[in-house]
Amino acid sequence: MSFDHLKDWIGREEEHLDVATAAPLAGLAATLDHLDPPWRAGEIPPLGHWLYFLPKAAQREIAEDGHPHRGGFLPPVPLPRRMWAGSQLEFVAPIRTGEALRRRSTIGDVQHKSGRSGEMVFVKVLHEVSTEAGLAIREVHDIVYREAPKPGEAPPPSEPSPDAVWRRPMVPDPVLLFRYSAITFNGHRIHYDRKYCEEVEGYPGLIVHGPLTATLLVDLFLRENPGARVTAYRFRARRPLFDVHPFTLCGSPRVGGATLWALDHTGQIAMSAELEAA
Ligand SMILES: CC(C)(COP(=O)(O)OP(=O)(O)OC[C@H]1O[C@@H](n2cnc3c(N)ncnc32)[C@H](O)[C@@H]1OP(=O)(O)O)[C@@H](O)C(=O)NCCC(=O)NCCSC(=O)C[C@](C)(O)C(=O)O
Repeated sequence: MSFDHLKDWIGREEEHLDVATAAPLAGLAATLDHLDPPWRAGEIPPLGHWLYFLPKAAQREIAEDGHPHRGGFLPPVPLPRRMWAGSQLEFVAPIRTGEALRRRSTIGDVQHKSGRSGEMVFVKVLHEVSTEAGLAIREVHDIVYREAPKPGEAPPPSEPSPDAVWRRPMVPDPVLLFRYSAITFNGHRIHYDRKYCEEVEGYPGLIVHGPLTATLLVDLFLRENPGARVTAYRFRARRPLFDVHPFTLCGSPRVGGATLWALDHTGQIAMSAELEAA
């Protein structure tokens, strides 16, 4: 299978406007189990910008996986299973609640790779979120498309995990996953349609959203450091987490920030992250 034509999408751009309203933040605080979230007053918390610029595709434009059909802004990758592979973010300036927002997105790269788990295509999307005062967030989002499942497929093992100073057990029940899908208006069926997950994508349960795990890891840091200003964050999703098992959020402080990771129920690293704070 050739993927060369997908390179034509590199450089494609789109722009969206929104307003950093307070209502979705109340939903995020509730989903993260906070009565009084440890965020800086009057500002969007780190990763809170994912609650804005929600996908607007009409129902008729939705594909089998619950995302819009590919071939518009995102390239028409002919591999069926889409996942959030990771992101690298710089929080350049705060966004205050109520501010007008603009997001310019560009396809930065499209790469075919053969990994331990089979054929994959990585699409790199660069986002720049600005307020009237200028650039607020620079983000690189890595999307991975995987081939169809093979019988007996299992994720490759991770490297050993370090000792954690902070630990928080999580039960990723379907209500948590539903509430995060709802506040991010994410129609991806892998997060709520168990039959689709098992029978079409070959996974053993509903998949925990990569952005939810990334947000829970930042939340672990903020619970320990209320009001801290996060200046940069990068994470990599290494193994999927499923709703059929608990997982553990872990972290250790270091000079200038923290190292954070999520362990699945077998003790393997499912997500690893580095956070910088001022
Ligand atoms: C990503 C998978 C398939 C790689 O699978 P693998 O382990 O087989 O890969 P590998 O053999 O370790 O590496 C192969 C190549 O890929 C690269 N690579 C490897 N991993 C990454 C990464 N994360 N980010 C960027 N690059 C990566 C790696 O560097 C290497 O490149 P090289 O050949 O040039 O050396 C595997 O690690 C995996 O399954 N991770 C878990 C993904 C996951 O659970 N995501 C969250 C849930 S999906 C989601 O939230 C969806 C949402 C919100 O609805 C939505 O659609 O946006």
